[in-house]
Amino acid sequence: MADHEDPKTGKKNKGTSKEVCGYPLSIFFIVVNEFCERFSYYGMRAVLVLYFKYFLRWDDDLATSIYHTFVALCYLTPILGAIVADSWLGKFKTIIYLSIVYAIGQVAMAVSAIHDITDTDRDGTPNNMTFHVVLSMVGLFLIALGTGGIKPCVAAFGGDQFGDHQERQRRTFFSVFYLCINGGSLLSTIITPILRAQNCGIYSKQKCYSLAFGVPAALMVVALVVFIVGSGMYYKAKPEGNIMGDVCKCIGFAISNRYKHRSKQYPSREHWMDWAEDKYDKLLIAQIKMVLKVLFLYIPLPMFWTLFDQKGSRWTLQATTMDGNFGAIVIQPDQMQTVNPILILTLVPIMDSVIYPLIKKCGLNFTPLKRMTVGMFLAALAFVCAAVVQIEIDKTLPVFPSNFQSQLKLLNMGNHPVTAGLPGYGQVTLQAAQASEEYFTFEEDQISISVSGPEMKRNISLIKGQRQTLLIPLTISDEWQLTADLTTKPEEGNNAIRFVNGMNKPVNVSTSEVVFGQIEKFHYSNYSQIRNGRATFFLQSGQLSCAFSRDFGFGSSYTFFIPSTLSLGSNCQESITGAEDIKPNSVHMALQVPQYFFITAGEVMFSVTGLEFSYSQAPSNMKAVLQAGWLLTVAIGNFIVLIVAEVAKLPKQWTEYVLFASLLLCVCIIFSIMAYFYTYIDPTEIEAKFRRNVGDDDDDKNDKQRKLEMEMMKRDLDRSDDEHYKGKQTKM
Ligand SMILES: CC(C)C[C@H](N)C(=O)N1CCC[C@H]1C(=O)O
Repeated sequence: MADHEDPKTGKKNKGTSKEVCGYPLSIFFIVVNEFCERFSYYGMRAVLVLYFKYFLRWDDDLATSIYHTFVALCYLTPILGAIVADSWLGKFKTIIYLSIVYAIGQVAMAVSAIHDITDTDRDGTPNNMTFHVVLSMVGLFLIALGTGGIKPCVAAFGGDQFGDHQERQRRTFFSVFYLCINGGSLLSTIITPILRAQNCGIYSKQKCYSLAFGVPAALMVVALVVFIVGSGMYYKAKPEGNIMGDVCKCIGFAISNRYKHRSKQYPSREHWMDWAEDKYDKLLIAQIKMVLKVLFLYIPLPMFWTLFDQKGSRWTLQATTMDGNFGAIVIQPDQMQTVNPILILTLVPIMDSVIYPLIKKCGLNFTPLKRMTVGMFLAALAFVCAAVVQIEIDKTLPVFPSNFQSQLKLLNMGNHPVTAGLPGYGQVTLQAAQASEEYFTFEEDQISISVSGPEMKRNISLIKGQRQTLLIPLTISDEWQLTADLTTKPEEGNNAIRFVNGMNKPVNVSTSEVVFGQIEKFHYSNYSQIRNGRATFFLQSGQLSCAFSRDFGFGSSYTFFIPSTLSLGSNCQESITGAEDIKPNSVHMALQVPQYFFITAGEVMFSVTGLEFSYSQAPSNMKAVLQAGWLLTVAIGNFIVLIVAEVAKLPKQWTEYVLFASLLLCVCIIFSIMAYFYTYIDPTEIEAKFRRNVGDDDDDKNDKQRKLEMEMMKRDLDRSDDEHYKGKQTKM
């Protein structure tokens, strides 16, 4: 590609690369690069917590805090990348160098996950964990530096490829760019967990984390190679020296100069940055004003990401209390998150080709800031939907005892019916091997239970805030036992299962995945977690060996009772009864679709538009810096989730959703007011005017005329006017 020089600006012209359907060909390499890079990033992230937990053997707290620190770092490092790009290396070189750092980081992660490296005794577990921890931490640091560092540069570099006459194409580019982000992340979050589930190893076979990290590493190398292949076609804007250093010095000078001239005798200036005019170039001051105006507008934006980020946390937890059975397929709670990239892939084209043109046809000027405001509103609406779903879920949740109550269930281990007298509940009759359907609630510390058939009477000590099951024994001489039952729903939508052995001899119980172990006579096992679907239990006691199967939904708890009558040749399928201690989730996961729809529609309006807005409103020499500013709003949003959730601590989850929706609604109103006063600018036009003026200066232009023109340009930047958006200044 031959770069043409603009005679007025003295800058290389963009948009002169070979074109396909009006788009610069170079764009193809950039979007493929983004697709591969996002595959690499989100794929690695999908298995990271599991790697910490099961490979490095960290506890949940350490695993989640290191995970969140890593994610936060990934959205903080863009500042670094942007400064390097805009002030020193330029975007092209920054992307190349940081991609190399990134790929090295991914390779380090893949190598750190090869257990054979330090598995000297070949038992399948690493013997030098420090090696794996250090290597993976170095890897993660390099990845955070790489992914964060290149992110603002790639988006801005893509925008740079378009000429001023290609504004529509540039807007489409940012939509396609977003599609690539989500296409890459969708594919990788499906593929890498499958790779992780494989067994691999040289001496012993273990879960294949090295493959799950290795494929993202390979994709990052592909991203780098694709980007380099396109090298000859790119428009590469040259950095204009240490721009960030100049910006800081200029702002510092403006502040100190303003302070020095604070006395009333000095005439005030239109903008506080104008106090830098005594020393700094007017063009630089104008550019700083552009950046500050946009950054000021960004202040309320992190709130959007605060809500958005809860998809991965609160909403996934909500899904664990729902039923994921969709008939032909069963969706796991964490898989619901993939609805977001799937919806992005459908909504972005619909918005671009149907909704926005329709709005335009209706004569409405749906400017970027209006879109972003609507996007925020939709995200707030998504949280209202989440609150409604939560209220529905709460109705179906078991009523666990408060701190002043205790709950008791009865299980008749005998072969004959018994009638138990319970204070406040009268007589309760239980058939042989039957449990009471519900828990009985008491406020007393101790109750007296009388059982007839055989006659027995006992004082039972209850524990406040606890659920227990009383195992009514076969005979008077046998011990009465109280179990400790669950007082919360099982985690992650799993089912908590335990066994009570009513036989006079020990029994071993297991499934193909879970071992309940040996259960002594008249005793009970611990709870084990069983995933949804059909599970087959194998029972073995001396000569006796049998199996039975049950279907499980999500989030239930059962106590299976092995009756004393079970013997060689018994049919376990019929003989073993189960007491439903916690009902399976009954609110369907499909009810989460509206909230996912609204948050994703909001994201398309907010985030895709925000990306393009950050580019179009940035001065030419600070495009990457403003992209980094945009990404910083994502990072801050992440932190706010942690703070608000910690501080608010609301008793009911739905109230927390309503709180977040209300907060975003308030922020949305503030943003719309700020946006109303924002004046869209065309940085190229303003910069060209300033540059022209400098040229005119050289031609000894009339000083008065020059001053007048400068004043008009300054006013362009400082004032709001009513012109239409598109190249010219316009209000929200
Ligand atoms: C969380 C999804 C996989 C990706 C999301 N829809 C998205 O595109 N982004 C979330 C933060 C900004 C943006 C990204 O650049 O990844």
